Amino acid sequence: MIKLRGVSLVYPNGTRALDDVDLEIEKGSFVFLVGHSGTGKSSLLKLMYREEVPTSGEVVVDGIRVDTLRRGRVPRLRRNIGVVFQDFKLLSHKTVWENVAFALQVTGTRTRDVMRMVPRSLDLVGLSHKSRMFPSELSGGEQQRAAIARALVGNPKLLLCDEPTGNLDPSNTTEIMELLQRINLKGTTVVVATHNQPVVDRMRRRVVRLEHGRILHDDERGYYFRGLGQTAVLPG
Ligand SMILES: Nc1ncnc2c1ncn2[C@@H]1O[C@H](COP(=O)(O)OP(=O)(O)OP(=O)(O)O)[C@@H](O)[C@H]1O
Repeated sequence: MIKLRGVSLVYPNGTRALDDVDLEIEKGSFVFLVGHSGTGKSSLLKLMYREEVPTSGEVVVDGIRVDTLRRGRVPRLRRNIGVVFQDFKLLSHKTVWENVAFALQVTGTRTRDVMRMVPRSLDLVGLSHKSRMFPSELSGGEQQRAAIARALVGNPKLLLCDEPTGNLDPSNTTEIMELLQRINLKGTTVVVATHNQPVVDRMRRRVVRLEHGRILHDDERGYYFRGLGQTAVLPG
């Protein structure tokens, strides 16, 4: 699904965010990207949805060479990728329904299809009963569920989540992670950048740890800190 080969990213101010990264993510998998702040997790995700272009190396997503993709082709790439952020990024003047529908409308989806797809996505995240509300009328967990519904409404093959539980309390965090697991079980590839050690340790999925823009470890059923897993035995 995703293949990065020899990828480096140096920002215009000279910051080397990624340094010769090789990474493969299989279709249908669930992967955590972990590491200290500023270690390159968001930059890695941005390369996947072509928000940034690598300084060197190759980025392939679902068979598409993303690093050399012409600007005009980017919308087509993004149709296959849903992105979820820490701060939800919902439009405050639109209702939940309108926020989710908007993601389809900007890609020129026919109204008939919008009417069919939006309810299905809201149902998946359990938010059908709040579809007429505005973001300010929702809890943080509900806002993130609305953002996930928006990310998924076009049936993307890949869901990229950048610190999706960073603004949530522990119970909403658990709910959102369970939702991401369910989405993954339906076949969507899910990549989650996070600092949330308890979540990573509980879930025991693939863990890719970045440090100073390089991959330090990559474990199939990993812990946040390799070999420790001390929070796995804690309750909650
Ligand atoms: N647009 C930018 N211009 C210059 N430097 C940047 C830019 N975006 C990120 N950086 C730098 O690149 C490095 C990697 O940043 P990145 O946001 O990818 O890290 P991160 O691991 O996602 O951090 P966090 O966990 O705090 O979100 C950091 O040193 C950061 O300051």
